[in-house]
Amino acid sequence: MPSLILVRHGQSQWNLENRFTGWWDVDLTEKGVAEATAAGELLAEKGLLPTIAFTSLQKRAIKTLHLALEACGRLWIPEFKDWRLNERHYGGLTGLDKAATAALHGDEQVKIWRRSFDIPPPPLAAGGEFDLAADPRYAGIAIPSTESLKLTIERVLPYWEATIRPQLAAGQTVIVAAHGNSLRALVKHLSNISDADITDLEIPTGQPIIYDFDDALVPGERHYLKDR
Ligand SMILES: O=C(O)[C@@H](CO)OP(=O)(O)O
Repeated sequence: MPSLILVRHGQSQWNLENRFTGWWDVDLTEKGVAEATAAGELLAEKGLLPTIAFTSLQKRAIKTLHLALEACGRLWIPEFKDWRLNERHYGGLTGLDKAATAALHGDEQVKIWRRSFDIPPPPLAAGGEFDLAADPRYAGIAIPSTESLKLTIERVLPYWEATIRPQLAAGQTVIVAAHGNSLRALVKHLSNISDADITDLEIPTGQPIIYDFDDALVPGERHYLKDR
């Protein structure tokens, strides 16, 4: 039975500082490193060893993947990086303090920006500190100026269908190391969660989520590996 392992990166520096992050390339904290290593140790303990890996172009996810794979003896497996697994782009909120933004605009507005299905945050102005236009990793990519979850789904799901799902069909044990909202996009699809209910779904850092697929490639219930 093919299995899919989803793991959100360990705690990042801006998770710790409570800042809107999105596509900004923030590193893991010490706690994040420990979470990523523990995720890999759990994979080893439960005997669920990935055979192929997918991650984003962002170091907090890439490092989480590598730390987890190292901890379960699987650093050698093939891995693929793609911007489509990046965090949702936080637009003009990138870099701002979440609590200060709530104090300025109100909790309700910030909740809409963070968790509404289809209302994107204000766009990032071109040419500012957080503009990634000159970043070579995004050469040739139409970098969004902001993304809602809906827009994030529109780039995650085609990648899932064309690139990740066929590996499960081929019987691989797939690990995807990604981000809170790119993983919410995948979980919404795989667990058939409505646009309204997805608002309440939070993905914890460094905690492997498992789907087992049947022969017709229908996913079973999602569960945390720690509970298995
Ligand atoms: O800042 C971000 O990019 C994300 C994930 O850390 O935050 P949020 O919980 O608001 O989606």
